[in-house]
Amino acid sequence: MTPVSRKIPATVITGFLGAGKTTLLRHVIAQAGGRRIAVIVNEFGETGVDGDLLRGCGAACDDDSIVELANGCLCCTVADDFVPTMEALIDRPNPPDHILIETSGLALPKPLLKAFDWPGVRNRVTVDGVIAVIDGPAAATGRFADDPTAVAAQAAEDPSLDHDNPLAEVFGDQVNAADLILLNKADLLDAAGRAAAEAAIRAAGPRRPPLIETRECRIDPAVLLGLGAAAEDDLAARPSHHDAEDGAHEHNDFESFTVPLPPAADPEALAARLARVAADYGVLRMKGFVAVADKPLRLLVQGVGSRFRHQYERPWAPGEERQGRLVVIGETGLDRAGILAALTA
Ligand SMILES: Nc1nc2c(ncn2[C@@H]2O[C@H](COP(=O)(O)OP(=O)(O)OP(=O)(O)O)[C@@H](O)[C@H]2O)c(=O)[nH]1
Repeated sequence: MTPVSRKIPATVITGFLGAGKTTLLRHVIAQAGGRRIAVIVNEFGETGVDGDLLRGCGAACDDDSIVELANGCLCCTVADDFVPTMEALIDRPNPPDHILIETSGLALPKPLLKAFDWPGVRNRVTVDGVIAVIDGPAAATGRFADDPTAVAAQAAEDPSLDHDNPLAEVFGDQVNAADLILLNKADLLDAAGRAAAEAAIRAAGPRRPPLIETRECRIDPAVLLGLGAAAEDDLAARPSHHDAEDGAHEHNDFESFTVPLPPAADPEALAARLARVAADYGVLRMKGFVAVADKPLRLLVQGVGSRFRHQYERPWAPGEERQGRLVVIGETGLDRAGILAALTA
């Protein structure tokens, strides 16, 4: 058997929608310190945004080393997408020194960790660590918490259901798979918020990984890479809500769609309008690119709940259609027609 030290280390980056996973990847790639890094990035929506954001953010990672697996959660496409992608990366004549895997915000990490036990992967790659990025203010305000009364009522009605809040289940699985937690968006937390976020994380399950507070996921990559966790050998210590069903699960609690956006006249007004739509319709996440009047640059627009940011990102490429697109993600039952009308009005 190949000794563990010869295996290529892979770091799995998990965390709920909009917590800061891509922000972390960009930071790590930019500070790679000579390592050749490959990235596998997975998104829930059919329009990939993260791959675009990662390209060109560091010499450590040329464009061929960024593989996007869009439209589906890695945890459900392990055999068809993930394993072949890993094999292709490690079979390269010049394989990467380290592989970073960003799961979609809705992915459950455990089925993915199990894939590292597959023949063809097991002897050549090891899970160096699982990093859970947590949106501090979302955790602090109870976004991921179960309502105990509702859970009790639901359990009385159907004992096979154990959650009234699908966000709580995803959050719990992500925290309980982690070797390290980044409590991110610390700039938006005061002391009470910090304590509430920590309490929510600790209430999510039995696992107690170390927790580090971050802003914009700025952390020395030396802290993240080289944990040597070998998570694939340690799955029993990473409980999932789906252990009883042998990992089987659905994502039908969540849905996403893409909205074509007309050019905007004013980025501030656009962001304010999107924030109103997100609040009115209970949208969890919006992200995409928009053309602004006569500007040569694409505007990146990002919303987590109704908190929005926007920035010019890169010039529209020659011949590229200046068509804006926004991915919208929420719990199943979104009023698509209403959202579409409000966004394109
Ligand atoms: N205020 C604040 N915003 C942050 C911080 N870190 C990231 N963000 C913003 O949060 C938004 C989401 O960040 P991403 O890095 O795209 O989050 P993600 O987890 O990759 O999102 P998904 O892939 O859609 O699940 C972006 O607008 C970021 O600029 C932080 O520390 N503070």
